[in-house]
Amino acid sequence: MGKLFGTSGIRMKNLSPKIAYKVGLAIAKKYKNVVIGRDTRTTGKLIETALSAGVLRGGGEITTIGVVPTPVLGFNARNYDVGVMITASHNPPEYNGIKLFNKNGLAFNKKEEDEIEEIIFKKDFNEVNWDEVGEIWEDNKCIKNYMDYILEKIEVNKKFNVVVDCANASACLVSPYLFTDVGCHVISVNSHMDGRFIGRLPEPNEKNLKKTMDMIKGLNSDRNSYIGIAHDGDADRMVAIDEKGRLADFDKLLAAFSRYIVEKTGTKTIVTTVDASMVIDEYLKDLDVEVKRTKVGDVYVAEEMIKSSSIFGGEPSGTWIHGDIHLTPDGILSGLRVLEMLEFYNKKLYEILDEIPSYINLREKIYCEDEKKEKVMNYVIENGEKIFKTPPETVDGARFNLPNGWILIRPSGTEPYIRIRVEAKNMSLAKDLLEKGIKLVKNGLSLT
Ligand SMILES: N[C@@H]1[C@@H](O)[C@H](O)[C@@H](COP(=O)(O)O)O[C@@H]1O
Ligand SMILES: [Mg+2]
Repeated sequence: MGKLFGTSGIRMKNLSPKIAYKVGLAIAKKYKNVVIGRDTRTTGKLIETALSAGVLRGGGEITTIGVVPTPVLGFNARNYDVGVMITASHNPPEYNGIKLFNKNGLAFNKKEEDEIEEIIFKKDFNEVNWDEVGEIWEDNKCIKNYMDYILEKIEVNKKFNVVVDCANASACLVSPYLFTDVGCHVISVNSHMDGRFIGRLPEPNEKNLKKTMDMIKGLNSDRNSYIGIAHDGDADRMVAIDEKGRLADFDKLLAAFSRYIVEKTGTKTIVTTVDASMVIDEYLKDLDVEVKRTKVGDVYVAEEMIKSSSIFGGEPSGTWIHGDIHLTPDGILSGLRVLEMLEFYNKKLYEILDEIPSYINLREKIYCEDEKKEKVMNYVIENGEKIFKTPPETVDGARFNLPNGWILIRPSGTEPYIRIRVEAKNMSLAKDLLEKGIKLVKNGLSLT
C-alpha cells in the first residue's frame, strides 16, 4: 500500500471497505470514543459500516450521526475523542474518502495522519474479545446543535434573496434551513440528496454551476436582487454567484471578505495558501494586517491561524475557516458571513467585487496518476529554474516568482492531476508562463 493520506484525508476512486476496516482498527488503537458522519455518496454506508467494524473490533465506541455536512461533523467532534467524516468532498461520485478530525474540530495534521498510517502499515492493531466489543450509538441532534449555535452567532437584518445550490449533497439538510432562519428568502436548487449527484457534479466550478448561474440571471432580469451560494459535496466549501449571475472570482471574493474581517474585527493576520492571488495582499495593503501563506489544504491554514492568533483563513478553492466559531472549514457559515459582509458595506456583491483589481489568472490541470506525481514534481523542481530563470519556492510543489507574475506547479492531493496556476499582470506573460509550465510537466510525465 502506498501513502494513504493526501491534502484532505484519504480519497480514492472505488475506495475499498478493506482500507476502511483497517483505518477503523487503527483509529481504535489510539482513540476510544469515535463520532462518524458521512456525505451522500452511494458508497457512504459501505465505507461507514466497514470502518465501524474496524473500530468495534479494535475496542472503540461509536456514535453515528448519519448524513451530515463536514462542518457539522467537525463541530460535534469536540464531544468525542476523534471525528471521522466519510466524504470525497468535491470529487466525482465514484470517489469516496475518510477525513479525520481531532477533538478541537481541527482536521488531522500530517503527524496525526502519519500515526494512523504507521499503525496500518505495521499492522499494529488491537483486537478485542467478544466481551469487550463496544456499541454503536445514534445521535440525531448534531445538526440541530450546530444550527442553534450558528444562529446565535450570525446577525443578518436585511432580507436577502438567496439561491442556495446544495449539489444534491448533505448541505440539503442544513443550508436552505439556516439561510431561511436568518431571514432570507431562499430558493434551493439541487436540494434533494442523491449519491450520484444527479443535478450537478459536486465541484462548485463555472461548468458545474452553469444552470444555477443562468437561473440567477433570469431571476434578476428586472432587478438585481438574488445572489447565489453554492457548496461542494460536503459543504466545507462555498462559492458565490453575484447578482449578475457571474461566478464570483474566488480570489476577489476571498480578498473582499478578508478586508471585511480585518475592518470588522481588527485581526492582525489573515491566512491563505500559496495558490492564492496577489490581489489579496494588494487589496489589504493599506490596512494594518499581515497575509500569511501556507501549503494548500485546510489543515495547514487552520494550524497557521492558531499559531498566529488569526480568526480568519481561506483558500481560493472556497474553503474558509472562521476561527471565532470553529476550526473546521465551513461553507455554510461562509455563505452566511458573506451576507453579513454585504450588509456591513450596504452594497451588492457585484459592486464590491468590481472594485477589486483583476490580474490575468490561468489554471490548468494535467492528468497524472498518483504514483507518478513525486517523480514529475522532482523533474519540475530540478528543471524549472532554467526555464523560469529563478529558483522555485517549495512551500507546496514549485512556485516560481517573477517581477510581474508567478507560476505554481503542484500535485493535487485530492485528484489525479498536477495543477498549474499562473497569475500575471499581462496576458502575454501569463500565456508564456502557462505554456512553459505545461511543457515542463509533460516532459516530466514522459520520463516516468
Ligand atoms: N479541504 C481541501 C482544501 O483545503 C483544498 O484546497 C482542496 C484542493 O486540494 P488539491 O488542490 O490538493 O486537490 O481540497 C479540499 O477541498
Ligand atoms: Mg469539501
